[in-house]
Amino acid sequence: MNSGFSSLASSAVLRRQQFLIRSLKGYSVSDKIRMEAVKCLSGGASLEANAESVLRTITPSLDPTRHKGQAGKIAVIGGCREYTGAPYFAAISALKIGADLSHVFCTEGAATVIKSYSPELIVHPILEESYNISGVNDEGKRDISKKILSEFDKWMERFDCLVVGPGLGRDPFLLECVSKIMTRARQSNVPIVVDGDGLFLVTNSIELVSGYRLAVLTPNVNEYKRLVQKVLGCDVNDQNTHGELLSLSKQIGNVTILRKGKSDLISDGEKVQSVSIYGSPRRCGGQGDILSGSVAVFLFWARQCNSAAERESTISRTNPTVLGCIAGSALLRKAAALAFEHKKRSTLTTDIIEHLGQSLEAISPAS
Ligand SMILES: NC(=O)C1=CN([C@@H]2O[C@H](COP(=O)(O)OP(=O)(O)OC[C@H]3O[C@@H](n4cnc5c(N)ncnc54)[C@H](O)[C@@H]3O)[C@@H](O)[C@H]2O)[C@@H](O)CC1
Ligand SMILES: Nc1ncnc2c1ncn2[C@@H]1O[C@H](COP(=O)(O)OP(=O)(O)OP(=O)(O)O)[C@@H](O)[C@H]1O
Ligand SMILES: [Mg+2]
Repeated sequence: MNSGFSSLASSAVLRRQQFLIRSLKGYSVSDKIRMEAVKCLSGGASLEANAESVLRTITPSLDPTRHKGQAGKIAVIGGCREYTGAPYFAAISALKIGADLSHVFCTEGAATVIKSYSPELIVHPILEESYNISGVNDEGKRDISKKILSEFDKWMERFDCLVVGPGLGRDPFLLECVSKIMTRARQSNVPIVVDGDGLFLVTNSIELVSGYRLAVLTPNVNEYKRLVQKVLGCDVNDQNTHGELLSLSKQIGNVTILRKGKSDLISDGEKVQSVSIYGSPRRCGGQGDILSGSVAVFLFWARQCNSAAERESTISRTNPTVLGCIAGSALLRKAAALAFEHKKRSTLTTDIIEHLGQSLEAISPAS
């Protein structure tokens, strides 16, 4: 891990601030505007994150003394009758970045399909959808629900992060079981990245994540709109992007939110950081799934990094969930840019996944 980077990063920010003040001196700009500009650069409003520095700092070195599992064990909860791609994208991205083990908890029908995409994934066919248990009475459903929870419990303590939602679907019985899984994970302090249909669930049951500092929400444009409407009781206000994101996070008890878009905006209710690294003009489905799997790994690494060496650096004083989001967003965008360079209009999510390793290697070489 690189401890020198944070001080380099902060001195670069300082130099930019001084440059800005010097440039402003030449013009008749009021002190108030000048102060606002400096405040903006120093994180008062929003600050473009020094994403490469974050990536370099939190990515662990490949130490030969470490054993299998120490680089991360991730579980994706998702995969149903309609969707098998999304949980696969999230789970395989976690492995491609450097996690040691990646699990998927899904329905039985989805499990065979996901296994056939990759022998690397450990797939648990434990979830049930209503259509499959339509003849079962309420007591029978309660038994099924208990069985699902106890199957999950056998594994949960081993996970460093859960990703809840990619390709989960919106079946009410299934979502009720997943609520219980989330509650259990929260009781055990397992970090949770909530994406896709997990956000549909959480938006309607905000107490599942409210006040949980180890939760990250990664809404796309639709998911963000629904979240704002439900939590803040108003429509999205594009004139007050940063203030709105801050309020939203604060209202949910400082849960970290990564609002996906042209620039990704990240807030834990304290400040807003952005990642605007050039990505790809292709908007093929599945890029958000890569992001959620990536954030899970980086969040775990950032937490380890925080509990280890350089406590004094700016980066290690930043909320690890925020660091995980910055790193995940930056890496996805870099990989998307590389994939687009090669594939142009035919760029697909699988092409982007193939470039995750190369993109990370360019920033944090393996040796
Ligand atoms: N290859 C795959 O398997 C992929 C699966 N994906 C999964 O697809 C699911 C949906 O994600 P999207 O990004 O499309 O979600 P969005 O919420 O952006 O849109 C999904 C669709 O649901 C509709 N919708 C909105 N509110 C609804 C409500 N309250 N009830 C029912 N339908 C509603 C919208 O009109 C839209 O057509 C997620 O689980 C996601 O992970 C995507 O990740 C893309 C790739
Ligand atoms: N307009 C845009 N310009 C550039 N990059 C974008 C744009 N919109 C999204 N992205 C990038 O694509 C990533 C995925 O965002 P997107 O909004 O496609 O998520 P999603 O809808 O959840 O994806 P998925 O199809 O996996 O569910 C974001 O992290 C962001 O970096
Ligand atoms: Mg999505």
